[in-house]
Amino acid sequence: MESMGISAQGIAMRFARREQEQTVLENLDLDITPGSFVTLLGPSGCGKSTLLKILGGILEPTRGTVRIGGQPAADAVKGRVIGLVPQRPALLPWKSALQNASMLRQIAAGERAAEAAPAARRALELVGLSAAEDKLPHELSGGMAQRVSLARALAMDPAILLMDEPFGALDAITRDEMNLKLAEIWATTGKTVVFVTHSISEAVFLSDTVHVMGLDRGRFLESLDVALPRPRTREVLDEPVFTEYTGRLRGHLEPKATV
Ligand SMILES: Nc1ncnc2c1ncn2[C@@H]1O[C@H](COP(=O)(O)OP(=O)(O)OP(=O)(O)O)[C@@H](O)[C@H]1O
Repeated sequence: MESMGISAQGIAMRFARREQEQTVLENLDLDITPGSFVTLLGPSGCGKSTLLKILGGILEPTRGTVRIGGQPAADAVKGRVIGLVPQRPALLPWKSALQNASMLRQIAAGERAAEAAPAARRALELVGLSAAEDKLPHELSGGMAQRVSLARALAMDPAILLMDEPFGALDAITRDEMNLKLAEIWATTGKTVVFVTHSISEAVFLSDTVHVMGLDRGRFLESLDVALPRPRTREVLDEPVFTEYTGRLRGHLEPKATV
């Protein structure tokens, strides 16, 4: 599916909490260019997941409008233009990698296993797991399980991938490998990606734009365009300009020293 952009205007989100209302997001505007890689970075509880779900039309905001590929978010959701990769892979333990990667096509698109298999195989190939298609989830490492989860979303060929801190539970080395793989998949497929993370270096490595959200109703503290050349390789992590970007973002996120 051709990549699509997202345009969000005047987004506010309030949740009822006991007797009180909690305003999580207030008056946010965001434009995401088709085919770009955009990250929402911020401390725990600042509203990243909430905003991600709103941008994907999965959650309706209290106020504001979201248009996906020029159409109202609800229509885009019906048209299956959104793929979601959650924090935990949530694979069915009794199904193989291939069957798990086929799941959404079977459930959402009503395809039979044999019909769904070719797209699922292509997706497994994209994530580099062709050799593991018969393995069950307990035979997969954490990184492999997360790749199956990504393949399950890719098998639907969505225009937009929403990724909610998908590598947060992985060890640092696997996480770096997953970032390289994701950058490669993004470059190959041209999909629009909206990615949530707590990791400053992950955000800089992957993104065209990093939106730093603060705890004050999700307010954007900075929207930073990352002008590092692509394709980005491991070597980029050691470049001074990479450290400049991470330092700049860290300045927004670390608690200010009190004098
Ligand atoms: N369905 C809900 N009902 C009530 N409050 C909610 C709901 N979803 C989120 N919240 C609240 O909204 C705030 C933001 O949550 P959200 O999960 O969007 O933050 P986050 O930045 O993604 O956090 P984390 O990095 O820890 O995942 C939190 O205070 C949370 O308790």
